[in-house]
Amino acid sequence: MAGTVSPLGGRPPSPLPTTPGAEIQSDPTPPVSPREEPATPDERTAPPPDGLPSANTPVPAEAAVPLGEVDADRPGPSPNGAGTERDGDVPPTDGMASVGLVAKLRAVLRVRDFRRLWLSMSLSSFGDWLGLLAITATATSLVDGFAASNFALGAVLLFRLLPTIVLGPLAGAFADRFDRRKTMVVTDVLRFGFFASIPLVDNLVWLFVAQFLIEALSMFWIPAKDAAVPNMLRKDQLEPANQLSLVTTYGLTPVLAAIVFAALNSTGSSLQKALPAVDQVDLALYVNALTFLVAAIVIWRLPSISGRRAAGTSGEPESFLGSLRHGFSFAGHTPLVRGLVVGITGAFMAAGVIIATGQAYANALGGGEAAYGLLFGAVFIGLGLGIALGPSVAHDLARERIFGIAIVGAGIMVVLMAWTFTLWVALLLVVLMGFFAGIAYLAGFTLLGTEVQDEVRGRTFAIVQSLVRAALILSLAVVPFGVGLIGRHSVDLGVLTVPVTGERIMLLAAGLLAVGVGVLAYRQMDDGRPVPLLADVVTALRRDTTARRRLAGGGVFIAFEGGEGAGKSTQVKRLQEWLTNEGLVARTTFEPGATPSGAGIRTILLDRAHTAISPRSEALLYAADRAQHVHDVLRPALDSGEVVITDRFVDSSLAYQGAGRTIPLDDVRMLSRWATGGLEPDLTILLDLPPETGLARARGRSVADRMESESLEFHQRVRQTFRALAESDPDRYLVLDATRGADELAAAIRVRVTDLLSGLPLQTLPQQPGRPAEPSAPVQRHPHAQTGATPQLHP
Ligand SMILES: Nc1ncnc2c1ncn2[C@@H]1O[C@H](COP(=O)(O)OP(=O)(O)O)[C@@H](O)[C@H]1O
Ligand SMILES: Cc1cn([C@H]2C[C@H](O)[C@@H](COP(=O)(O)OP(=O)(O)O)O2)c(=O)[nH]c1=O
Repeated sequence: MAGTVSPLGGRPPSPLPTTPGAEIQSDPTPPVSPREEPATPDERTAPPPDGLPSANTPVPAEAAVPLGEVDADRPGPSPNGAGTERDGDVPPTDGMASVGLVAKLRAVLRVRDFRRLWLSMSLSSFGDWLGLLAITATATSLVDGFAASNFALGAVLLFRLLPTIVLGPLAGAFADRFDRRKTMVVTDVLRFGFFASIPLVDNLVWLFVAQFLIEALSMFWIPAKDAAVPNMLRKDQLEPANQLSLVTTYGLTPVLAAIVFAALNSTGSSLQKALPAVDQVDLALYVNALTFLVAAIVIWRLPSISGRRAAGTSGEPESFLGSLRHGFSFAGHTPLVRGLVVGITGAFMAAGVIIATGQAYANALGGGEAAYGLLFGAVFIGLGLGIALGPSVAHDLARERIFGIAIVGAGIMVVLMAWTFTLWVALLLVVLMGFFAGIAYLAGFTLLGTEVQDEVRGRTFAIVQSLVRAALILSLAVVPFGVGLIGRHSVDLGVLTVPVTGERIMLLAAGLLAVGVGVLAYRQMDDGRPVPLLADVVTALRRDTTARRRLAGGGVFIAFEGGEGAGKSTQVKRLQEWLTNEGLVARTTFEPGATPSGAGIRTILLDRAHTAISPRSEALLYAADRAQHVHDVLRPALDSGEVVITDRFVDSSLAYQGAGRTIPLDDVRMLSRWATGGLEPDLTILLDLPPETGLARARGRSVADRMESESLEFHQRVRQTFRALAESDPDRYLVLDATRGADELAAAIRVRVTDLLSGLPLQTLPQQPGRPAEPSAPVQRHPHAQTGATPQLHP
């Protein structure tokens, strides 16, 4: 039962605000040691608006997830010892995508200050639930009769809710203005005092007054905490932190509190004998009081909560009223925040309707109290699943999108519920509703934490909390009247009679309301996203990050691979000429040596005088060349929507350094992934040829370089590895028998590339066929080019 009241009272959810796209985005800020001055959000790189990896801002190397926090490199399935990088295109955080929830939670808990805050929060949350159980018990025990005890219960809840509406915004301004740590400590100490006073005074009026004061104090504590947490963690850690805190507050501590309360009740009589003045309810209240005292002590010892204020950078010259006004105007004028506020408020209003109609609905399903209990449990199961699994299901879908979609999803479930007459179907729908609601809740608070700057975060959280409570009160107050007013009718449709009852109409209205606010929120928050919603959702669910980049207008990346003399250079050139003739901006490039510093590396690598290069050193040199290549050429060209064709890429390292030099393939893969930031080709064309033939061709071209001079066996291993790589991911490879004639090969390549490019938004040339792009020209948008749909290609 505790759960119902929690959003109304208890320790409010106050999930830790977090990150959109936590799995994929990495904040270039290294993990902040809480002992150091934490980075402020504005110092961090803002996540890309579409939630896709920020492609145009090359991610610095140090943005890589600290190794200790990631299961380093977990290679995908690799038949024949080979394998391909999945999830490519995901910058350094690529590793993150493969990190399980548990590992992420562990990493979050490794941040000392956050761990301490979380522990003290958990303790207070436990105490709060226990206190709530005790207070409702006290309130009902202090009056006689059924009606009076119901009234007392309602009054307790009302007293918990009311102050928050009024005080919320004030408290938010307070949290943004004053030292957050001191605010939290003072409010905790005061709450300790008030909770302890309830059993001491033992009077119903005082209980209400104390409740009011406690809740008012909580209103100051929560925004301070919510606003402080994002400063303690890296951006990408905020989502798991939020998951942890929500599950603790709504999953673990209420259950624990209920068990302890029940245990206290059952041992009550013996306790009464030992301490006649203290009954079990009193004891629960004392325990609760103590948790606040402990929390105060813990928080006092966490200077990082003060954040920048402690460093003396505070002191907004604004007046208190001015800052209050600023908070409202910020929430009202920032589309993202406006969308969040509308969505969260609407969703809670709908939640209020569901709470208010729950009992009647359960009765209508014919299950009575038991059905009510089941439905109630189903909500929590759904919420838990949504919060725990949501981020991994949604993957790199922008949290701005998920938020609106999930609210609409929850609304649809409620609409369906309204016209469900079977308990088990209703239960299923309720689980699904909870699931969507959990996802929306997590995404919403995540966005508030990451997208709202530190200066106004407290106020923003406070406004949301106030509106949530107002929405709940409103629907809790209005719905019972509505249900009564509509009453119970049934509509005769000839074949069947449909019961039209107050609670069903109200549920329908709540569902429609949720769908409406979901759409509204989506519209507000989804400003100018280039990828159509459906394609976005489908590619996110399929984990197709490469398709996602292409959909976002991120160019197309084609690599040619194969042994010496396979005909790569020949085909690269021909493909580019054809694409240019077809009106597309196509760029050719190569490895090693396509950048100025790469050219130096190439000389070292291929000069036969350098015979003493060790395999590892060789691998590092190729990786260094590649990193520069990605940074200077590939990324920028792809970002401007070009078709980029490279002569050799990562597979060459896997084949030559991995198989050829017998460096473990996983090591080479990890190194390459690090160097490329996860960029991988959309298509790799493998020109497969027996090494004897290729080497003979190459020798006809020029003198053998250092690699070409390797043994035949070496080149055979190279060939086998290329083929194994292609076999392990057939969709992304075109393997061609390179003994075929050049024209034949070019034709086959054109067919496949036509298929690859169809319908993509690429840079097109004005009517100027036959003008090849300079391969090593600095990447910039072609002066007359424009991005549009791919022209009709003629393979
Ligand atoms: N399909 C083909 N059949 C026969 N010879 C070819 C073919 N394609 C290219 N060549 C010749 O083989 C040599 C190596 O070709 P090149 O494109 O430079 O290969 P790579 O870049 O793979 O080393 C060149 O002399 C080229 O003219
Ligand atoms: C890109 C790359 C190339 N190489 C080797 C393959 C080639 O022998 C050489 C590149 O020389 P290059 O002359 O560009 O090769 P090709 O003529 O076959 O196109 O470097 C590696 O060993 N590892 C790598 O990662």
